[in-house]
Amino acid sequence: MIEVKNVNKKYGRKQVLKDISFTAEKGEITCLIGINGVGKTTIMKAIMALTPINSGEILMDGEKITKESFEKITFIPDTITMLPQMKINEAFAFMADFYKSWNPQRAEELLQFFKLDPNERIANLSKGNTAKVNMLLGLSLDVDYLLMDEPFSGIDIFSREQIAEVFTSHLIEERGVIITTHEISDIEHLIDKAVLMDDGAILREFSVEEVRENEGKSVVDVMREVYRA
Ligand SMILES: Nc1ncnc2c1ncn2[C@@H]1O[C@H](COP(=O)(O)OP(=O)(O)OP(=O)(O)O)[C@@H](O)[C@H]1O
Repeated sequence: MIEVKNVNKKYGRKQVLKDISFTAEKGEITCLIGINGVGKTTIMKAIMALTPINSGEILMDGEKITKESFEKITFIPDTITMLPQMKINEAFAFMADFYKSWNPQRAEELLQFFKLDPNERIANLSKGNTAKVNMLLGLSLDVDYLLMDEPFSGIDIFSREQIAEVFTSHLIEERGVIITTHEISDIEHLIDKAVLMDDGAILREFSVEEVRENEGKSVVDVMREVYRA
């Protein structure tokens, strides 16, 4: 489990995370939901120890996250980090060199699943295919926790559907996944837990299934209540 406990974060004088607490379980997809600028990416970076926090703590399986934890947790940002002139197979070789947890069979499987050409250069990929390669690189690491920033943002419906299929497949398996989105409708059916954010704070954290069963409400119903209150 990832535990984010009472985290506060300032950029200069601006408080961007305000006493943030939530948990993300292994084997579940947790979704941070909120409009642009509410602090979703900052939480991801804080979990990955890529940006310092001012107070609070973040634990993975009960332990503090350090640089050594990177073999157990990975962050897939919303832009690809590979050099544009690299071919997909060169990006694979780079990842294999860099990460002990790189799983070449899984990478091959995803390449076929997404119908991508390994000889294609990153620079020449469409936006949707760039998002797929980005996701493929993260999913091909054998890690327990995956953090994905806006995996569905700005890509066409067919690519979104293909990426959504990955979320329900064995490729996610027993991992803990945290994704961010400002557009819930496409992915509502995929997520286990929703964490609603506004202006650096968490307004509500809930199990999607529990709310559906006990209150007969969808994520969007709860969002209407919370954000219009
Ligand atoms: N490096 C930085 N320096 C100063 N302010 C920053 C920095 N990074 C983010 N911010 C500010 O922190 C706030 C939260 O940004 P963040 O990127 O976490 O939001 P977000 O919810 O992920 O939004 P988006 O969906 O647009 O990425 C914003 O007001 C942003 O302007």
